[in-house]
Order: sequence, then C-alpha cells, then structure tokens
Amino acid sequence: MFQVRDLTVKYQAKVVFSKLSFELADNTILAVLGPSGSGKTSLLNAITGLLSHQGEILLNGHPLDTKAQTIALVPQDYGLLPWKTVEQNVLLALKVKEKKGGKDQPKLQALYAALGLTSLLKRYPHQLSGGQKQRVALARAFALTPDLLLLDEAFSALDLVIKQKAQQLFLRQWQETPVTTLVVTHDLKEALLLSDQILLLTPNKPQLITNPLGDLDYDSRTEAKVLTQVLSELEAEVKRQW
Ligand SMILES: Nc1ncnc2c1ncn2[C@@H]1O[C@H](COP(=O)(O)OP(=O)(O)OP(=O)(O)O)[C@@H](O)[C@H]1O
Repeated sequence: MFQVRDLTVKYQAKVVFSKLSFELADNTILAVLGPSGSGKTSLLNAITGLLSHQGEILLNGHPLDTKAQTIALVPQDYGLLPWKTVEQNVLLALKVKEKKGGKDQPKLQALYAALGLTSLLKRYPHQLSGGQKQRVALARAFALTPDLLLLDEAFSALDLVIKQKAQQLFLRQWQETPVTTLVVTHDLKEALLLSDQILLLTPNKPQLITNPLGDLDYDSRTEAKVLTQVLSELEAEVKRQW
C-alpha cells in the first residue's frame, strides 16, 4: 500500500498544498490531474525526496526510502543522457541503482522488443524521434523493476497517434510487471484512459475519485460513446472544482 498522510509542501511562504492525504492499494495506477501550478510536479518531487515537506509518505507501512526502495521517474523531457546510446542509458540507470540481476539480458531484450527498441539500441538520443525517446525512458524505468513508478506528463509531448501507441505500450508493459504508478497529467482523457483512480489536485480540496472506466481495457475505454460521456462528466466536476 502507498500512503500519503497530511502532506504539506510550500516554497517559502507559498503553500502549494496542505495536509494532502490519500492511499492506494498495491498496483494501482493513479492519475494526478490538475491545472498548471496546482502542484503536480511538487507532489512528485516530494515523493522522490527532491523537495522537503511535512507529513508522511509511506510504502508498505514504512517511510519511503529512496536508498532501500527503487522509485523510477519518467520525466517530461525523458531525461536521457545525450552522450550515451539507448542501451547505455538503460544500463547506466541499472548501475546507478545497483540493481543486481537487473542486467538479465533475456529480460532486457524482451523489454526492448516489447517497446519496439531492438533496432535502436546503438542510437544516441538525438537520432531518435520524441516517441522513440519516450519509449527509451519507459524501458529504463521498467528495467529497474521499481517499487513505485512516477510518470510526469510523460505522454504530453507526443502527437495523437504516437501518444495512443505509447499509452498502449506502457499499459501492456505495466501488465507484465504491475507496480503502483502515479501518472501526472493535465489531460482528462489521458487520466481516464490510463488510471484506476484519479486525484483531482484542486486549490481548495483535493479529491480522490475512482475512474468510472477503471474496469475496462484500453480499447474499450477509447470507444467513443463511453469515453465522451464520462469525459463530459469529469469535465463538469473539474469545472466545479477548479
Ligand atoms: N522552486 C520554486 N520556488 C517557488 N515557487 C515554486 C517553485 N516551484 C514551483 N513553485 C510554485 O508552486 C506551485 C506548484 O508548482 P508545480 O510545478 O508543482 O505545479 P504543476 O501542477 O506541476 O504545474 P505545471 O502543470 O505547469 O507543470 C506553482 O504556483 C509554482 O509557481
């Protein structure tokens, strides 16, 4: 179980959110949805330990410990080292995290194949499209077999077709190795397509809601009728809150 208890984040006098609390069962995908400036990135930074905070962040009942537990982050700009090849970017992350057994070649090759990277392993980031870079960042995150996976607007820079493909690949890989995941997004549709639960980061009262499409697979969620109806309901809720 992943728990956030009375989490307060502030920059000097500016409070971003105060006493935020929620909990997630194991292997839940949570969409963190909020307008610009609502504190989505601050929440991720508090979780990764980059930002000091008050309150508790617990994984399986213990304070999150970035040394003992592995938190994988897929940042918005993908965070690839330009002077390393695709393969080296993935292997370096395993080395930094001292993931023993992480270099299990058959597993890595299966991961590269699943994410369509097999023919790109010797390329450098500047030789990749945005969608390809994003898949490398996902491969690097999944290779770590993390205890917690964080995606910060990881799909937002992609065009519509590539985005849908990337979301499907992400979900397929996630089903192979499920992990509690926070997907930060400002895109309501993305929240509905990917998550089990949605955290509405509103200025007044953050709210955790169950995704009404949570029991459906990705293809069923994208069926226009279902999605349009639920999307307009969520939009109405968001307008009330924001
Ligand atoms: N280093 C900082 N110093 C002071 N204020 C900051 C700092 N970083 C963020 N903020 C402020 O904290 C608030 C939350 O910022 P944050 O980046 O977490 O929001 P966000 O929801 O991720 O926004 P976006 O969707 O635009 O990335 C904003 O008002 C922002 O201006």
